[in-house]
Amino acid sequence: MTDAQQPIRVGVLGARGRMGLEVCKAVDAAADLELVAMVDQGDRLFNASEASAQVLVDFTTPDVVMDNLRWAVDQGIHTVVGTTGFTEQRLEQVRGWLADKPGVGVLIAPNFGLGAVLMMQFAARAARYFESAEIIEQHHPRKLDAPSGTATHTAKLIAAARAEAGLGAMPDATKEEAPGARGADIDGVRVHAVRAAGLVAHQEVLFGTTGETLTIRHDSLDRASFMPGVLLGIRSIVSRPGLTIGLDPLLD
Ligand SMILES: NC(=O)C1=CN([C@@H]2O[C@H](COP(=O)(O)OP(=O)(O)OC[C@H]3O[C@@H](n4cnc5c(N)ncnc54)[C@H](OP(=O)(O)O)[C@@H]3O)[C@@H](O)[C@H]2O)C=CC1
Ligand SMILES: O=C(O)C1=N[C@H](C(=O)O)C[C@H](O)C1
Repeated sequence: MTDAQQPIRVGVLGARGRMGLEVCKAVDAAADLELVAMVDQGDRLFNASEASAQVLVDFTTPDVVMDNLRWAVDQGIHTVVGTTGFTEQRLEQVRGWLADKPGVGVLIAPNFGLGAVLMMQFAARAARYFESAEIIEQHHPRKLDAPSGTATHTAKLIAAARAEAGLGAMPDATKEEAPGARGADIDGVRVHAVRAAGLVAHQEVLFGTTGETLTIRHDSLDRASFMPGVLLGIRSIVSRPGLTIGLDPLLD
């Protein structure tokens, strides 16, 4: 524990949501963490500072996350963010806020599942060896955004690896007969979003070259899969000022 064996005081934003509920349970069950604030739509953010939270965990929506984050940085509260919607422009804005608050840490991770982090690393490693790469993400139908943050991040990793290897555009002679048939184009990588009851969070990255394909697949079958990563983020961010993107730098 930090601070001479005092538990880290944690507030959860989006506390009544699917992820927020799971995070509250996980924080409550951890001996070195104390759940001091649960904030959801309509509650006052101010409650979190009254409860003197040291770390806020945000699983809300892309529409509100920037306001929450701005407020937390201004208050000097470290933040672990799982909410999606982080464009390069948004990340740049967060870096700007943090420049004025040198002691404050923010972790923004597109996916807290350890298997998903590895899936993205493996995809980035494979990308240079294959002519073609496409991403198929599959989620529960109550998900608000598409493509998923994980798929967007994976596409950007693949695009960067391809560019570094000097690969050009992927072979594709297809003319779309219906809009969207070939998925979204994220930095030249096609991303297909499936929404179906019964799913939680799944992704396949399909690579192809002469006479062979490689499929890398990850499945989150339960939201408990994200909790080891979230707890690692909370414990790490108190001594990690500045902006950290993804769990990768926290894993040995
Ligand atoms: N990084 C990762 O590993 C993961 C990321 N996610 C992402 O996390 C986000 C949340 O997902 P999920 O839990 O499924 O979504 P939910 O819709 O179940 O939860 C979001 C919660 O935030 C609440 N909320 C809305 N506005 C505010 C606000 N201003 N302050 C506080 N709470 C607010 C919502 O209330 P109301 O319903 O009343 O609007 C809702 O209870 C999404 O962006 C999702 O993609 C999800 C899983 C893993
Ligand atoms: O909304 C979800 O459920 C998830 N969102 C994140 C994303 O958009 O990548 C992470 C995971 O896929 C679950």
